[in-house]
Amino acid sequence: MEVTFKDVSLSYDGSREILHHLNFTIPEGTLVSILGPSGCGKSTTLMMISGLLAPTSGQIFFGDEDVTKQDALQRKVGMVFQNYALYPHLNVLDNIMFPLKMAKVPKPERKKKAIELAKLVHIEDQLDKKPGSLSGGQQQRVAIARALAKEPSLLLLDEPLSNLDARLRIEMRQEIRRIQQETGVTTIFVTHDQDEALHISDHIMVLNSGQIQQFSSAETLYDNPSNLFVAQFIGEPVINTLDIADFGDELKGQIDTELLKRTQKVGIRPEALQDHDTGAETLATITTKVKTFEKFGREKNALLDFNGKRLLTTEIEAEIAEGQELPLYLQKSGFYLFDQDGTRIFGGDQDA
Ligand SMILES: Nc1ncnc2c1ncn2[C@@H]1O[C@H](COP(=O)(O)OP(=O)(O)OP(=O)(O)O)[C@@H](O)[C@H]1O
Repeated sequence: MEVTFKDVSLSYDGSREILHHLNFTIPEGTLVSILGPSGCGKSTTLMMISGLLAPTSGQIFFGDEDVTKQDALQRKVGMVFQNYALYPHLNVLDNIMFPLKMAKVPKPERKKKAIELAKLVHIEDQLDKKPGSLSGGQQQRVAIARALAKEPSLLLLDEPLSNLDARLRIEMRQEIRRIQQETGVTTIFVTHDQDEALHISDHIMVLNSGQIQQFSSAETLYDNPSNLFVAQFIGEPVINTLDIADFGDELKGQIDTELLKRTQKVGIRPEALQDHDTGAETLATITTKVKTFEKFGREKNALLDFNGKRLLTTEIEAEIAEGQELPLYLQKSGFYLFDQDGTRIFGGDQDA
């Protein structure tokens, strides 16, 4: 089901607005993550999609239908929460069948459907067990199967992986992707973990302070961040951020003078700082001094001093020693300028 927000705002108490004029469309059959720091309004947005919370103003559409005034039941959404919310006294099969029982689906039919779903989420060998004797990942599988039982219009997941350990999180995020692709159900996933969002989503909505910063694919967020917030929020290690005043004449002649005048902040991805000429477009060479150099496994992180500011690069090929001077090639790809509002004015696809 396609979901559209038209100018949706929300205030819990009538005075402080939490979400401001949200406008977006989630295309049918896609997996979309809502990503942002704690308190930015992710869960509130999801609750408005579900119908558990009504917007203060604006309209919500499922396809062409205005569902603003419909509750969660009418909207037929399936929800999975971080604490799974399984019924502890019911076994796995009964948990999955429960919504069908409530909907008065005849027993043989609901059993057949529940077994199909148990197979879909790979929990069919645990049907007689109670939730308490399952692992976190298994409980999450049951919760997803239960949410899918009534063939929901949407599957909504609120931080579903945050109670799992690191390895299980990776396994389960792949599973959520697989299940979404097998069922084709439009799925909306709330997370504060960029890694999770970047790996499973078709599109990512980046929220901050109740406003959409950017809504696009993971690749576009990384290569064409629309503003400084997105550039700093997406990417690991974090993008280097300098003031334009930290530069001397290095950028002069390379970038339009008018643009440089409007620039407040400069963003440089760690991989845009190379210690040799890679043949890719270079904007400038800059002189830095090595502060620390760490190598572990495939990772190489050099922390450098540039005009008294700190820069991180992951691209050192040569043997380097702490304290030495290091000239670096500043590549155009991964280099951005932002104006005083934080809007990107140079770098990436200029017209993105
Ligand atoms: N029931 C409520 N009544 C009043 N204010 C609320 C309520 N629920 C959330 N808020 C406030 O609304 C803002 C957004 O909260 P929300 O839970 O949507 O953020 P979030 O991005 O999901 O955060 P987190 O990642 O920490 O869960 C926060 O300032 C929060 O304190």
